[in-house]
Amino acid sequence: MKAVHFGAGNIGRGFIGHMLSASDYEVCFVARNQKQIALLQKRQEYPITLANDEQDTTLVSNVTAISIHEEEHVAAEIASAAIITTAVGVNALKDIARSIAQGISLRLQQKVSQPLHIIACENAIAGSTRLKKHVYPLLSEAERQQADTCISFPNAAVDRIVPLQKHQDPLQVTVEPFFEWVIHRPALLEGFREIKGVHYVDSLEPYIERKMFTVNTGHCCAAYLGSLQGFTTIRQAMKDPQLVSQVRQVMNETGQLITTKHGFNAKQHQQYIDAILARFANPHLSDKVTRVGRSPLRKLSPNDRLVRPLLQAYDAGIETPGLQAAIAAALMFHDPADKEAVALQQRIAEHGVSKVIHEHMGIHPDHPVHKQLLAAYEELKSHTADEIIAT
Ligand SMILES: NC(=O)c1ccc[n+]([C@@H]2O[C@H](COP(=O)([O-])OP(=O)(O)OC[C@H]3O[C@@H](n4cnc5c(N)ncnc54)[C@H](O)[C@@H]3O)[C@@H](O)[C@H]2O)c1
Ligand SMILES: O=P(O)(O)OC[C@@H](O)[C@@H](O)[C@H](O)[C@H](O)CO
Repeated sequence: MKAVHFGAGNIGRGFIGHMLSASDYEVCFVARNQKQIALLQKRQEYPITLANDEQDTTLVSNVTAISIHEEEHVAAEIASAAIITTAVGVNALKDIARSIAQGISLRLQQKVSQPLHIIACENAIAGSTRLKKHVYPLLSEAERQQADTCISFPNAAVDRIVPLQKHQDPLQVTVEPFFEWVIHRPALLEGFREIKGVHYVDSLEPYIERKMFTVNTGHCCAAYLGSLQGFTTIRQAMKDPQLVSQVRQVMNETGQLITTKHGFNAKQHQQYIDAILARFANPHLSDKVTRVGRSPLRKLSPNDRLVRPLLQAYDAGIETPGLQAAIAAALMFHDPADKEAVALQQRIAEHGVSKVIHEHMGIHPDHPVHKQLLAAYEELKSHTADEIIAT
């Protein structure tokens, strides 16, 4: 059976491609980097190294690649695939929608009877549904009706830390040993070939919120607070006991929300938090704060890892001073190489932080949390200014 995976980046090669290949799917990456494409076509395998003491290395085999620009070829691959996965970044889903729609049209013309599953493996709530919303308008009404009977977009949660990295072998990728891939089972059609190691669940929301509001909320807090203190990697930041306790506080706040809302066991959730903090501190991984804090406008958007738990916690009567301080740090994130970080600072400079909280984060000035965030931002700013004067 064939799998077509969009994006041969860190998670694409380091997690999804590996899992699919280990379940005997032939994996075709749809990628942009010509050098990588040529190497994947030639070698049809690549090495994955685990970030553990042993540096265990395995070969991912039965893989190839094609360019996103070879439209007809991409459509033909999709027409004959059993599964399509993506790891391109949630903001890039709209850019691959046309290729997927062309593939679906061809598949329907060819009357392929096998069901097709399209799974966005991005850090986003309902990522596959978002992808479907980009793809469906590109199909005709008749195609949409046909697609409804044989094509499904199951939502998923994916967890494995894979930093940006450079190796002599451009295909090699080092990944943390931990992984979790959760897929919404009710969206699977008859004939789906299970992917080994995936956790299939009847309700995805608890799992995607647990993952994003713990791993990703905690991770970006470490990045934003760490960046303010001049740390360049998450590992360095995790050596600072005060910073670690701030990150833990944030995770405890979101933990209260997650255990109350979804009924996860509180003790087990604490163990989940401990394990995540240990993952952030993995001595065998070097993960830059700029990667983990990347795209702050996305991370500060209403449905992402900061604002969504903040407002849900407010509605549940849970206090969030730690999360508010971390959001203040996110609003102060500078990285001249990150377009969103530059745009965020420009917007704050031109319109003020209150407008950004209102118009970008979707928190109205009349909402009590708006005032709390402004206070957290001003406090962190004056604190940071004091530290600069003191040094
Ligand atoms: N790295 C991690 O630790 C991690 C873990 C879980 C989830 N994720 C999520 O996985 C997704 C990918 O993250 P990553 O860290 O692998 O990033 P990455 O930059 O390493 O990989 C993204 C890849 O997508 C490719 N791409 C982008 N637009 C494309 C297009 N139009 N056509 C074809 N290819 C395209 C890029 O060239 C790149 O190779 C993101 O949504 C991220 O949030 C990452
Ligand atoms: O990929 P982003 O930008 O949404 O978030 C950065 C990191 O927090 C993220 O990539 C984690 O490493 C990953 O989600 C762990 O599963």
